[in-house]
Amino acid sequence: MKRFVEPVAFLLVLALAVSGVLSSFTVALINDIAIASLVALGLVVLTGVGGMTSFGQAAFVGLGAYTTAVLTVRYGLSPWLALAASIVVTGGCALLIGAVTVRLSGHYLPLGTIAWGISFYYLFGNIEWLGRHDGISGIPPLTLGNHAITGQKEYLILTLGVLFTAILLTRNLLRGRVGRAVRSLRDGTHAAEAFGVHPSTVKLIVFVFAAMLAAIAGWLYAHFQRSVSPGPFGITAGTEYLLMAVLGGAGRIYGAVLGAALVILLRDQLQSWLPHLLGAGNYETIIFGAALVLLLRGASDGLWAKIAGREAAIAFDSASGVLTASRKERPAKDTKLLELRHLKKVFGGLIAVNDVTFAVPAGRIVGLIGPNGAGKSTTFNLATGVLTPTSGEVCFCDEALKTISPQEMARLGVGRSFQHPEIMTDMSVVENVMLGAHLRGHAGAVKAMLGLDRKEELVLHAIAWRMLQRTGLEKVALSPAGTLSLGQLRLLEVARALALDPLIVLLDEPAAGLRVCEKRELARLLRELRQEGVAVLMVEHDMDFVMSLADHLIVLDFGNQIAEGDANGIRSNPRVLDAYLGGPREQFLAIGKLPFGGLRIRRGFA
Ligand SMILES: Nc1ncnc2c1ncn2[C@@H]1O[C@H](COP(=O)(O)OP(=O)(O)OP(=O)(O)O)[C@@H](O)[C@H]1O
Repeated sequence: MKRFVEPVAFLLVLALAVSGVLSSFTVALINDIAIASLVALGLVVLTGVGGMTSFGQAAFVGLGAYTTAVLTVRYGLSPWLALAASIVVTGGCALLIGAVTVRLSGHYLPLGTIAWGISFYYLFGNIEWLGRHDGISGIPPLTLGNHAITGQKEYLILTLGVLFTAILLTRNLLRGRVGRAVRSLRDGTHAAEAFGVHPSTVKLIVFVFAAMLAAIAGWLYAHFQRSVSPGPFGITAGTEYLLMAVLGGAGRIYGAVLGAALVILLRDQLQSWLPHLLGAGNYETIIFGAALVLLLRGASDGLWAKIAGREAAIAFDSASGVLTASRKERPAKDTKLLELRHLKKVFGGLIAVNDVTFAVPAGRIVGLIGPNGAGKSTTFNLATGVLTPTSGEVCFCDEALKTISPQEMARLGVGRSFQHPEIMTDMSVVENVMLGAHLRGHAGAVKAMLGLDRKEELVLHAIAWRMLQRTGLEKVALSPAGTLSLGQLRLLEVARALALDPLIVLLDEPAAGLRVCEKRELARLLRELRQEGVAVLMVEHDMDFVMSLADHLIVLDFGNQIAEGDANGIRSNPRVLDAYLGGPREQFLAIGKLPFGGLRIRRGFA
């Protein structure tokens, strides 16, 4: 039923517009809104979803408009062929500009977009060939056969049709594999990278996508107005487009349409009233600028969230789909999977990890323990490619890795969890786990936009569902991940790591925050994984938990590997006792307070 709402709404607006009920002024206004909605839609994806604030989107509208103006006026090309050229030229420029821009972070990113927004404005205004500040006029109307689309109402059918199609494509893109990767970047890049996402690549994809939507808007604008000049493509227009996206609801598709409608209607009203109050001048620009700053500070969710509420979890046709995903071949038990050889990491003057050497074999659980600050997390980060070793090697299946990055480790089959859960709070629990299966899918942005990824998405969904069942989280599968307790978040991280189909999982304090029954379930799951041939490397501060599970323990202290062996050996190792307790074992035996009962710690367990 829900799927018919949009086409029906689209047809209603269309029928209303062409019926003669609306004045030609109103029809022209709706045309403007539809064209601006296209640009705002791109910004919804770029800014709202991808977290890249852009003030320069009007420049891409200009590129699209000028490309079609030059090709149709100067070279007599068909406007329809010029549409393809506008998209390609703008997309190409976006690719070049984006390659630099998307790597900027913090306030440098919006500053960068302002810089190229201004540059393009002056470029349009200074090139003789583009008509300088007078621009290009005499742009031909769009034609269908011999019929020229010159009527406002006819044009509206086209703009609404284009907008409707763009909405469908954008929705498809966002709900697919690439869209999920983009959405996952809102809460930081660590988790996404650990599951094979290349943040700058997916950011570049949405940057180019948003620019292409702007180019189509520019093309529609040029053939609607029949002339172009630099004015509508400057930084003022860029700020207005951004305001539309933020006001309507950055991140929400219909927020773009709502925002565009509100800003254009408001501008229309302000332009009629303000000159009476303040005299001639573009005072609405000041009001829009102030509104944008206030919105960015106080109500960045926008109005659509207030009207439509929280975004529903993406629904799938079946709760579990068909689990047909292929799995990696499991190496024989005790095959050395991950091996650290003489790893050293120096931070400034501090040696955080010094000559650490151990291996994690298939079908074994290895515990990495040590007091606070011993170097466990640093070792984890070295093993997963987050940090680069100062010296030493990380090997996988006996081969020293030349380049190690989180994405490469994920590709090899290393799944991980984080000491502080790195969860996408706005995404549903099941979508968080689907991110773990990112590398098990292949569909790119174009396939997703055209809806050709549904089969694959069902498989990824089925994988995620299975992992939620394994971790006992299927009841909260559709809840936003931000509503889970700490214990559930830890289990969610385990489920996400398993969705990768890992040969080895690295778990950083998986039992912290879990209740006794949850710990028991987790222990059962880890034993099951060991049985299946998966290797587990676990940092854990719950000594009972880790000692009861680990086949082998490595103990670090001040970055040095001070002991290794089985639980019994470690429990009675004097160097370990000394590291934890700061004194000879006998001293503590005498008062009955041994470290692994959880009492008296020198620097705390972790
Ligand atoms: N990025 C960094 N820059 C500088 N020093 C760091 C950095 N990361 C870790 N350290 C230092 O390296 C040492 C080892 O830290 P690490 O976090 O690896 O220990 P840990 O055993 O995981 O401790 P905890 O159990 O408290 O998490 C500490 O002294 C820490 O302050």
